[in-house]
Amino acid sequence: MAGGKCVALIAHDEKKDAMADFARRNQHILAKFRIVATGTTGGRVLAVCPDLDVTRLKSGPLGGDQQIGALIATGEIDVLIFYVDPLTPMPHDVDVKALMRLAIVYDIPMALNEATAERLITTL
Ligand SMILES: O=C(CO)COP(=O)(O)O
Repeated sequence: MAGGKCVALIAHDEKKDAMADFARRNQHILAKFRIVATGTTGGRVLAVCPDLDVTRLKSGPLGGDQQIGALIATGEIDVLIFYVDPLTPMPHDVDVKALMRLAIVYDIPMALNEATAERLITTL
């Protein structure tokens, strides 16, 4: 992937409205970075912020979380903002866990809820 810092954005279905709102409110900050996102999340972000540099990967259940994990392992992600839904069982729960694990292994700043995301984005 090309140079510049990269922010990964992911949101589970119940959190996608909140993620779209977060991106809209913070687009002046996000505009300074390349963004990678899982497929559906990226589509939602682009719908409200069409000028952002968003690369859409696979949808989460189809491998998107694993793709972002791989990008973390190769040093291409600087920040992970992941709006997790803790109340809905998901078929790709193991992928979600693996992604979080790699973010910890590589010590990537990682926000897993809105309160942390709002604070983390102000540090970028
Ligand atoms: O399921 C996801 C993360 O685990 C998100 O994937 P989508 O953005 O494609 O819905």
